[in-house]
Amino acid sequence: MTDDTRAAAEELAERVRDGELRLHELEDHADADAAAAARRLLVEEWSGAPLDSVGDYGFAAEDADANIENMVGAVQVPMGVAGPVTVRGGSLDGERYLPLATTEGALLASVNRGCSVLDDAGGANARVLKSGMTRAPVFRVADVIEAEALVEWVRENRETLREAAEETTSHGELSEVTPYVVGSSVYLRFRYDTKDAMGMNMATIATRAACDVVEDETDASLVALSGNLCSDKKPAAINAIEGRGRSVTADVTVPREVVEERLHTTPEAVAELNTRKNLVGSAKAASLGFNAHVANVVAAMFLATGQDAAQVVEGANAITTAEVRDGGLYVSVSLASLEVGTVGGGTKLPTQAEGLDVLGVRGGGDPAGSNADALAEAIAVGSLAGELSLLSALASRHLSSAHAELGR
Ligand SMILES: CC(C)(COP(=O)([O-])OP(=O)([O-])OC[C@H]1O[C@@H](n2cnc3c(N)ncnc32)[C@H](O)[C@@H]1OP(=O)([O-])[O-])[C@@H](O)C(=O)NCCC(=O)NCCSC(=O)C[C@@](C)(O)CC(=O)[O-]
Ligand SMILES: NC(=O)C1=CN([C@@H]2O[C@H](COP(=O)(O)OP(=O)(O)OC[C@H]3O[C@@H](n4cnc5c(N)ncnc54)[C@H](OP(=O)(O)O)[C@@H]3O)[C@@H](O)[C@H]2O)C=CC1
Repeated sequence: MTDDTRAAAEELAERVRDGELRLHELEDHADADAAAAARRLLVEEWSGAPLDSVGDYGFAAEDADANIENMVGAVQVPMGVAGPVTVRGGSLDGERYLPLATTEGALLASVNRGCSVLDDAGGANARVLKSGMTRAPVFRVADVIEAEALVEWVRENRETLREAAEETTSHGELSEVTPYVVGSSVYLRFRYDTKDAMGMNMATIATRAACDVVEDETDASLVALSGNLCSDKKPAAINAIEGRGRSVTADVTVPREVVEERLHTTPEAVAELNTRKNLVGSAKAASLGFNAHVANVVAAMFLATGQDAAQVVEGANAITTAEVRDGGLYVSVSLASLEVGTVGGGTKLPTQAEGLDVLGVRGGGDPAGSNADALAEAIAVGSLAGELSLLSALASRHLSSAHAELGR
């Protein structure tokens, strides 16, 4: 921190102590780094907690202007790489290192082992099979007669809704509007092709414009722009069934000798374990995640590439299958609702942008949407590697010893 920044921070802090400024107004009176430093001084006074590490961040605070309010600094999460791994995707083709940020020891080692096994098997396939970001406003109607009228109006006026929504964006395209009725509440689930953006801001802004038309043209009243049938940042079966963001699958067939030599187990043992754990165990638990630890890879790659961390909730909505095939081990992972972008949100922050660069997917793709598809395929392959390695560690009874050795 320069002397000028320190002096500006001390002056700002004094003005907050005097009640002249509120904590969130400091950027109006100084640059963003001085504002963050002033907040650290005040929080240190109030809490007694030193914030030297939090204040030691490696980017200009103003770069995070659109990402955070009341900034005091940055939390740093260690980042590593797994790979290289050969991805044979629809949009990502070739060898890549996968960037992962985590605090869980043994995770990188595990994904790294999985990647080397995928490569020994000739690489992993990956495809995005469905794509679309949803926003579902809830409207109030008088009764079921009005509900039916609204549903009918929506069916007959899709083009009007599309025009209104798409006026707000040069990239987004409205692909469908699905009505759901519950008594006097009507939910319209708008789905957009958001190209390389994760698209939650884009879809929200576009849906607001469409809702104005609905209110102008029908008797329905908008209660909330998000009616939870979207469904964002909550565990929800609708995302597992209908998809949200990217629905992406990765798979591989690993030869028997590779399973035995590299994973210390057999295809039969992994297939049985997958059925009893990921399928039957998850069913008994009424889990939405029929997998071992897809959340680990989704969270670590989300942090490394600037995705919205709260969307790990639906990103981990995945089913892992395993079967013995021609003596080898076929394994697949299908992530139903992986919400990712390579533009917007946290993707432009310097460290996260470098994470995207490691994969070669930063910014807008050509054609638009192909970079976000490629990122989804990379995360699916990382998840496949993680599943292969952890299932094998469980089958060979190495889970606790691995974590005792690497994770404490
Ligand atoms: C730890 C291993 C990989 C050892 O596995 P191993 O086969 O004994 O290790 P190895 O020393 O023979 O090395 C094999 C390969 O692993 C990788 N590897 C090995 N060590 C490292 C390292 N230090 N750094 C980077 N990569 C490493 C590396 O690719 C190496 O190949 P090489 O490059 O040497 O030819 C294995 O036991 C394992 O994968 N265990 C599983 C750990 C795991 O997946 N943890 C995930 C978190 S568990 C959790 O959070 C969720 C849970 C469990 O609660 C969910 C549930 O309910 O199921
Ligand atoms: N508003 C909400 O309810 C919620 C917001 N969020 C937050 O939303 C943010 C993500 O929203 P998102 O809409 O993705 O990002 P941004 O709001 O950052 O918008 C991204 C914009 O980038 C432009 N763009 C440029 N090139 C491309 C391209 N190749 N493909 C697509 N768009 C391109 C588009 O502009 P144009 O539209 O003009 O074409 C697009 O709207 C995150 O910060 C997340 O945390 C998360 C959950 C809910």
